[in-house]
Amino acid sequence: MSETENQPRPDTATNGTDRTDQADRTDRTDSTATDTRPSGRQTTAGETEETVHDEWVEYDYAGAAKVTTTDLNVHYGDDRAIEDISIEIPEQSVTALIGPSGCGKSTFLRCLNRMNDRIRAAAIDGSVTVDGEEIYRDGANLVELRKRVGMVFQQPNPFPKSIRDNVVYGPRKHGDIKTGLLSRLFGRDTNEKEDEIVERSLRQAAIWDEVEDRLDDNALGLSGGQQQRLCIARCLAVDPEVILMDEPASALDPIATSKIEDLIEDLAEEYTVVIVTHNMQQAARISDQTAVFLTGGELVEYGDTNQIFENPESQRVEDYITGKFG
Ligand SMILES: Nc1ncnc2c1ncn2[C@@H]1O[C@H](COP(=O)(O)OP(=O)(O)OP(=O)(O)O)[C@@H](O)[C@H]1O
Repeated sequence: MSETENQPRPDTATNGTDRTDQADRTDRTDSTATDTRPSGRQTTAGETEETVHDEWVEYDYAGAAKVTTTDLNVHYGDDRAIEDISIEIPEQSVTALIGPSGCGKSTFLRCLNRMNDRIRAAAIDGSVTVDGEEIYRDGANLVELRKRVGMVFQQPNPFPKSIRDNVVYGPRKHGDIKTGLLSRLFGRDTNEKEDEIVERSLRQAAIWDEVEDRLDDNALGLSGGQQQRLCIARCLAVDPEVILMDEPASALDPIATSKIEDLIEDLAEEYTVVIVTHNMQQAARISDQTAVFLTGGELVEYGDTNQIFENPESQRVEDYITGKFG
């Protein structure tokens, strides 16, 4: 399936409103515009009360929304994986996506930097904006998008190259570091810039002290936890704004997991982090807000993490959190 075929259908994506209008966050006073607040209450004219989800609570967060999804649906062939997801993800915070296996968490996460475009069977319908800019617009630059919205996967996946080469892979690819022969031979600035990116990224990923004297060693010689922090450094090296993490600690031991959790909390001071986790304690420990998905790809509740874990609005969420199902 081509990228164009994966584009959301403009006619259904925005309930008939123009995408550009919808992306304009200043347009809230227009009574005909779709209300994309995390409350999930769709105020488009003509919608009946029955269609309003009665389990949502108003979620007032500090700061601005970095990522907004509106009526986001994904099908794999005939099967729906996520259903009408409309939320706002605040900047410089950690948002946890939790829910039982197969409820669509990873699918939702992958929509945020169009990774689902790579899956032939995936059909995406709806809107995702980053800083108000529609990422599913025609002609969107996917390389640039994935630089802005980076991703860290469940299994650490360093390249079989040196630690240094792993970190500078992205900046070289994006042209932030010149790679021509002359630049490499005579480019003092280039070398300095490369060193600077390597040190900054590895420090930000809390692994510099462990690798500073072996930057030219193969990354595959690192422990699993170190490899994952290296992958986070690789993601940070291209200056992302949003970092998507799909169960980044599930393959790690408790000590490595704890380092990743500390790191995620630190990263949220500068970046917008969205993390899928099966570990509810982890979600409760590190996230500012939590989205609870349940079977069928339905987002049942979204709000402040303390409120979700201590006093959920939805009985189904309470049952899930207290282990009655899932
Ligand atoms: N590439 C794919 N092709 C077809 N169906 C898929 C694909 N990826 C996911 N699905 C289906 O979409 C649904 C949601 O899957 P997804 O992986 O997003 O859920 P999840 O909540 O992240 O699950 P888990 O917690 O087990 O990782 C599931 O029914 C799954 O089988």
